[in-house]
Formats: sequence, C-alpha cells, structure tokens
Amino acid sequence: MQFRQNLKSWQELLIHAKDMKKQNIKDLFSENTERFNDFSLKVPAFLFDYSKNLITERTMKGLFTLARDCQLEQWREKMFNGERINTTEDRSVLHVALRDRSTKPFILDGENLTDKVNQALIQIKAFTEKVRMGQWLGYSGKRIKDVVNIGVGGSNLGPQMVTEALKQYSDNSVNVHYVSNVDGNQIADVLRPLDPERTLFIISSKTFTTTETMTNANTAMNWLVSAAFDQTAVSKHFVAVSANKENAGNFGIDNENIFDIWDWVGGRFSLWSAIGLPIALDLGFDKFIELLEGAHEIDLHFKNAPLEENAPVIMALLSLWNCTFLGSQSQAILPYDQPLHKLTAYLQQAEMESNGKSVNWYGEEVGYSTVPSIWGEIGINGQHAFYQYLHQSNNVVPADFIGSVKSITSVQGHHDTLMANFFAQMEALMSGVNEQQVREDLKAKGRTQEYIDKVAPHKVHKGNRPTNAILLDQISAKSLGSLIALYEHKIFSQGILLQICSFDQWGVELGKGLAINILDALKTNTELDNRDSSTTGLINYYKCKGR
Ligand SMILES: O=P(O)(O)OC[C@H]1O[C@H](O)[C@H](O)[C@@H](O)[C@@H]1O
Repeated sequence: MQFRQNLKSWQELLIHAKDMKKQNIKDLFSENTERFNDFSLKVPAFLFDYSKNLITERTMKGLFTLARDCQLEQWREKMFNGERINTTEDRSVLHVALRDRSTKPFILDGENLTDKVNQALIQIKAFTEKVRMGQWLGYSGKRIKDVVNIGVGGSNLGPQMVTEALKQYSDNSVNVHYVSNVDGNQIADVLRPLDPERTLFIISSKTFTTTETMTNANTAMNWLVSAAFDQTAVSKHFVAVSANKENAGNFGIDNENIFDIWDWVGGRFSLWSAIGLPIALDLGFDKFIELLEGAHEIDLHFKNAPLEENAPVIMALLSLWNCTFLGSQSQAILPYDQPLHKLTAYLQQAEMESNGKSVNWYGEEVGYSTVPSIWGEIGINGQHAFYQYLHQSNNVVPADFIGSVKSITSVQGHHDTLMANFFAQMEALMSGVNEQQVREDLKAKGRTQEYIDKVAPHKVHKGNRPTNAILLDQISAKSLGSLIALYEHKIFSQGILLQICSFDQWGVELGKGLAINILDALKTNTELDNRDSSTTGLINYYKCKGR
C-alpha cells in the first residue's frame, strides 16, 4: 500500500506550499510577462486559462510529478479499458463508451458494448422521432405535446441542465418538464396546466427503487388513469429508463418501452445514455449526437494529451493544490452564460457525490482534505449577492469562471457588458487593492482626511484569490458536451490523486434507510425505539400538529 502522503512528490509539495502561501499571484504576473501563455491551453471547444492561480513553474512540475507517482496515466488506461475501477461496487466505469461512436467492438465480460450502445441509440432515435413527429399517440389518439421526466439526482440533473442550456436550439416539437422532488408541490405545479391525453411520462431511475421517484411515478399514474378511466392507458403514456426491467415492468410499462442503462454507467455520468431521452426529445436526435461528439472530443484529449497539456488533469491538479495543499475549503462555479444556469447544481452532484469522501481505496482515513464543497450561481447574479464574500472574507474560494466569446441570444447589446464583468471580476479577485491605493484614490476624489481614515480599511481587497477561466466559443450541443466531459475527467483524475473511490456513493445510504424507517412509523402511527430525544421530539410534534 502506497499512501499519498508517503510519496516524495507529495512531501515536496507540502513544503513548497508553505513558500507559496507567502507569494502573491499579482507579483508572479509582474515577474513573468509570458505567464498567460505559459499557463493557458487551447482545447478544441474552449480556451482554458489557469494563470491566475497561486502557482509557478515549479508548482506545476511538482504536481505533474505527483500525478505520475500516483500513476494517473495508468489509471486512465484502466478506465478506458473497462477494468473494474469502481472497486467497492465491483463495476467498470465506462460512460466514455457511450459517446465513442466507432464501430470497433469493445468487449466487456464477453459482451460487445459497442453493439449495445449503438442499439440503444437506434432505439432512442426511433422513439424520440416518433414522439417529435406526432406519431406517438396517447390513449385518445392525440399526439404528445408535453413530456414529464420523473427522476432525481443523476436521473434528473444532467438532462435538465442540458435542455435548459440548449433551449435556444429547441424547435418546441414537445415541451419537456421535470419532476424530481417528492414534495407534492412540484408535481402539482408541473401537472396543473397539462392535458393527460397529450402528456408522456419518462420514469427515469437506474434502480427503479428510489422512493421519491416511485412516489411521483404513482401520482402521475393516478393522474393519468383518473382522466382516462382506463388502466391500459398507462402503456401509451409511460416509458422508463432503468437497469431494473423487472420493477419497471411491474409498474405497468411495456417491455419495448423500457430503455436500458447498465451498471458500468454511474447515475451522475449517465446523461449520455437513455437517461438523456429528454434531451433528444427536446432538441432532436442529431443534437443529442452532437453532445456525445463534443464529449468524445474531450475523451480523446484526456486519453492522448500529455499530462502537461491535459486540461482535465490540470484542473484536477489545481483543485488538489488549492484545497489539499493551500487549504481552501470550497470552490465556486460561476457561469457567465445564462444557458448554464443549472451547471453548478449539476456539478455539485458530479463532484461532491464522487469525491466527497474521507477514506482511501484501502478503507483508511486519508488524513488530508479531499474535495472542496462546490457552490455558485450565474456570475452576474452572484456579483450582486455573494461576491462581497469572495472579495473580502477571510476564506479564499477558488473559482471557475465560465463564459462564451459569442452569445447564442439574438438580443443585441448585452454580451460585452456581461463579459466585461467576467474579465473584471477575475482581475479584481487576483489583483485586489491595498490600503495605500485606496487612500490615494479617496484623496484624489477630494474626500476629507477623517472620511479616508474611517473608510479606507473597509475598502481594501486583499486579492490573491485564484480563478480559472474557461472561455467557450459559443454554447452549442457540441461545446456543452465538451464542457461536461472536461469536468467528468477532472473528477476522475482528482479521485485518483486523492486515492478515493469516486464512483460509489455510500454516504447517501444512511439517511435514506432512516427515512424509510421513520416513514413506516408515521404511516402506522407507531413509536420509534432508541431514538435521540431531538428526533423523537420533532416527530412527535409533527404527528400531534398534523393529525
Ligand atoms: O436513478 P436512481 O436509481 O433513481 O437514483 C437516483 C439518485 O439517487 C441516489 O440517492 C444517488 O445518490 C444518486 O447517485 C442517484 O443518481
């Protein structure tokens, strides 16, 4: 067992981090006028500028050495070759196979995955075209107008984020809606304006056991049947995406309307599979393929580029540097592109469910900070809400700024204003402004000495806050596919560097189990044994008030 802290490269980076904490990014720019060229990368879909991090050439050299010591390249091979790198669940991790559209056979456990993937795509194409062209008819013979995707977590966040991002490209053949929350308010709001005769439900659940999804699916079924007065209407209005065909069939969905998903595709990496049905329904199959192609382009980049020119690897190393070595606790994702308004929520699951863990591959406490908490908002909205904290709090929050050279909206006259903020905020976070500058500025504005003495300390921005810039040419299905795959491979790389099992999610199980237990007690009105007084007190209060 080779623990990360025992690696010489890890130890050297710890020492180097102590020195770097005394440095200032702004000074590093003054010392090296080529810094932007040295620390930026042009990848087909975007420019990646990481020069505004607290790094030097020595830092990056040390980080690449660490990556090699961690055998990142070999692990990357293992993933692409289908080895069972999801060790705690004994599964391969092959979402990359979903977007590799070559016809070359890929054999896993005696089965040709290429065939499976291509057949699934044929099924997706046939189904989505039928619905979009008005050939899929509801129980009363009317064409489908609205599609409701019922699913949560990985069965919701990806498709919703993508259809929101690309809605400018939708031809509105159908309207796509999402229900993820078990709170009945959401499904009630979504169903209220819909016509049961013209509504199709996708029950999206890899396991087909998720309580929230099953509860919503039953409500949707009752809504339909009470309008149709006919249970057989279900087969015309429900399709499923699941690895659990038995449960989906028992729910009443016809076998030919159950779309497969496989155990080698993790829920949070599944939008490329039939879980992406809402994407193909909303935007058309060709756009869905473009999305896959964009992701595949990054798969090839990740697989083939040397570590020194590999965007996902560099992002992972920087996150490790900022969090584990420099001590940042959180990381902001700040899209300056309205279409990406769901990206942060999507990345919260992708990153935090993957790497938010504290034991290593051998089940031992890692003894270092793993990944930061991910949060954020559309940049402009954030500026008027929490950027105060980013600029002046004691906590340094490294941030990813994501923007586009061209906007996809036809509205003119806004984009330069938006992007001026994109550039300015990163500059301000890095440069800051010291007290002397503040004082001179106030003096030049004719302020009194008394005012200057009072206000100057409050106007200081310490700066030295790291940011990455990801600048897309424009939001498109292809560039979005690339952007998502960039983060997926960053997450994979970070897991390897941290020696963490990125593809399980045991941490969500405890709460789920307790909720099932409590729900039973609520339904049967029985007392719960052996609970702490707070849990018991809260439940009793709820029961007394509610009944
Ligand atoms: O697709 P499902 O099986 O319904 O799972 C939906 C979600 O539920 C879980 O709680 C997991 O934490 C997620 O990783 C998963 O995406």
